[in-house]
Amino acid sequence: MPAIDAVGEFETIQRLFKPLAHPEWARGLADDVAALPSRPGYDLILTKDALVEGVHFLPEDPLDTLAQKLLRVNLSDIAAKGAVPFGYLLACHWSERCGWPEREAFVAGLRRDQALFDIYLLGGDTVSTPGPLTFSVTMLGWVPAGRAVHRGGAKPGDVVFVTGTIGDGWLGLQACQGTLKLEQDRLDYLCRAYRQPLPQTEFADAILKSATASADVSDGLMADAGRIAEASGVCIELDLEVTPLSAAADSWFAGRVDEEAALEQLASGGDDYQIIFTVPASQEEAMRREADRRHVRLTRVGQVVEGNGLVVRYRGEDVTPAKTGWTHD
Ligand SMILES: Nc1ncnc2c1ncn2[C@@H]1O[C@H](COP(=O)(O)OP(=O)(O)OP(=O)(O)O)[C@@H](O)[C@H]1O
Ligand SMILES: Cc1ncc(C[n+]2csc(CCOP(=O)(O)O)c2C)c(N)n1
Ligand SMILES: [Mg+2]
Ligand SMILES: [Mg+2]
Ligand SMILES: [Mg+2]
Repeated sequence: MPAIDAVGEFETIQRLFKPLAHPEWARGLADDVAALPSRPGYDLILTKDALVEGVHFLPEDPLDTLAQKLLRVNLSDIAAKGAVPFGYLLACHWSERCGWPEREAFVAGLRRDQALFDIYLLGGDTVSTPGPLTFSVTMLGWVPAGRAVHRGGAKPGDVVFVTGTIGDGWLGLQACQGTLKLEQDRLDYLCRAYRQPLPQTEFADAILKSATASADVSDGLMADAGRIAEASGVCIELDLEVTPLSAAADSWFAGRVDEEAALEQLASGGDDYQIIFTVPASQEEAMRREADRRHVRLTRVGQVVEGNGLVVRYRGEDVTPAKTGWTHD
């Protein structure tokens, strides 16, 4: 039996990860692969996102909420397709600072979100690195065959909706860094939004029912709207002044002199993990009722017209944002 604080690859897999594994498909995390039975009538949806220390999270971020964020950024992509998640593959690149307590904390976060979102660990990889702490997850989900909602289906005449609020993740990073001056409860809310964003998994069936195109908002509201426009071969007009803000974001916004610049920052900051989607105008009211029923905030942020790319407006005037979203250069 290895010492309780041994941090080798096999101790980590067998003692920490095995209790999280799917009872059949993960093969006890003791095989070369996982093996899933196919599900007749459904398509398998797969997505992968990584988190890198210093790029996606702060060195001082707790490991348990980091594990939750790792699952949630991937759950968000699955929800945006109208799919239901069931399991994931996990790669951990542990840096030198990650001993047994850090790994246990990470696993506690995974366990919490596995229960919350009804998903299982299917397999993965465990390595050490002299570089920054890095994780990646491949999330798997099911969607009725042929029904996944892609980025490319928006049509002129559709309306553009976004769930939840925009800008909390971007402000939350600053709140966690201690560079934002707001009341403490506002700072706490924003920091939580950055560390534990809540993906809209319970809205996936509404997306599946009525959306013509959909994507999650990870890079920025404007950038992700632009990707739907590009994939659909249409123009999306976004009205910046209706960007939905939380009470905390609103109190930050109230202190800004240049409102347009502030909205551009919120709508390009990213880390929102909301869903931006399009529906035919005839479905607008039905979609609002679906959202009300689920207690999901829904905001009409624009419309789809003939043309190409993104047009951003502020109080009816076209504007040219300095940037539309996050990019890895
Ligand atoms: N290294 C890669 N190899 C293969 N496909 C990739 C690679 N990187 C990205 N992709 C693919 O490119 C497409 C866009 O990826 P992107 O990461 O921008 O989407 P996203 O996950 O929705 O956004 P975000 O990363 O901001 O959350 C996806 O189909 C993704 O699978
Ligand atoms: C420390 C720190 N600095 C900056 C950011 C902002 N950020 C980084 S990547 C990204 C887009 C989504 O990632 P990806 O496109 O890789 O999926 C955003 C908004 C952060 N989260 N943490
Ligand atoms: Mg990605
Ligand atoms: Mg993503
Ligand atoms: Mg996405």
